Amino acid sequence: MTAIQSITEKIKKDSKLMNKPIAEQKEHVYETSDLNLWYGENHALININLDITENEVTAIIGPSGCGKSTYIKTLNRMIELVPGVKTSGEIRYRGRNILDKSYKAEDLRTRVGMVFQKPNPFPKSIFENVAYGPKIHGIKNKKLLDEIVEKSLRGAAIWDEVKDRLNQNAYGLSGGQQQRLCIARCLAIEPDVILMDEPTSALDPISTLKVEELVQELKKEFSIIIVTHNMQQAARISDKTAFFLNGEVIEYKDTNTIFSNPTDKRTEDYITGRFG
Ligand SMILES: Nc1ncnc2c1ncn2[C@@H]1O[C@H](COP(=O)(O)OP(=O)(O)OP(=O)(O)O)[C@@H](O)[C@H]1O
Repeated sequence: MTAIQSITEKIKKDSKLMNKPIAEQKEHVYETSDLNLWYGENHALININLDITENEVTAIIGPSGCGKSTYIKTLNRMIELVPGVKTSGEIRYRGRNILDKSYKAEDLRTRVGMVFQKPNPFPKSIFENVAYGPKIHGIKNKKLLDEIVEKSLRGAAIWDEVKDRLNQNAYGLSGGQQQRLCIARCLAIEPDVILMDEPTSALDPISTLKVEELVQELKKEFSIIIVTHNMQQAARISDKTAFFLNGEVIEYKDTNTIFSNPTDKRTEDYITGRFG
């Protein structure tokens, strides 16, 4: 075996061990540089530097009030709906700084969907909930809308449960079903990124499991950023984990490493339940 062959074999072996194909060349979907955010005088995000890789699940963990929701709401600029918010630094989405005033928030929100803590379907039929986004984007053709609705509901693993009741009000669904419907609503606009802010905290364990399995499926096509208070959930479903504390990122690593071998004592204390 030549020297090159033996190096190649070693890389192959290592990458197998790490369960990552050699040819994997994933890009950063977001790059956050020196991001600071203030609510009035409250400095809520402090010098955040965080790159988010496409087709991965990135978990944001940390105690209450550490800035998790604030951070993901900057990623689709929902944060600017709060009066008195100021930011500095950059968040590049696919290479362009979304904090630049010339970047239209509407353009961003067609690429970045969001799922909230409490399922929030519209008081409309199941069909209309999913068709809403595509309709707003000008799709009127009934056959095409039918296709989008079916594909999105299948993508959110809820089609079989609702296919015979598409015209019934979404409020008649269980909480877990409503959350998967909200995920379907998100998929219908064919996003690039899905932001999830504690998407299972209002759900029972079985619905939680379904959403977690769904997240694993969805990352094949989308990049997912999930805020969670549930440490086991972060460990189960994410590829990378960022630990926030008092507005700062304390540690950001592969999930396996952060949970098995955290570098910072504060991370260790948090994940072992010593505070928070
Ligand atoms: N709309 C707002 N106006 C003023 N301050 C806010 C607002 N939203 C959040 N904050 C403050 O910003 C800080 C970060 O809050 P944020 O909601 O991002 O934390 P979090 O980590 O998501 O908390 P939790 O886990 O409790 O949801 C806190 O000090 C909070 O009080």
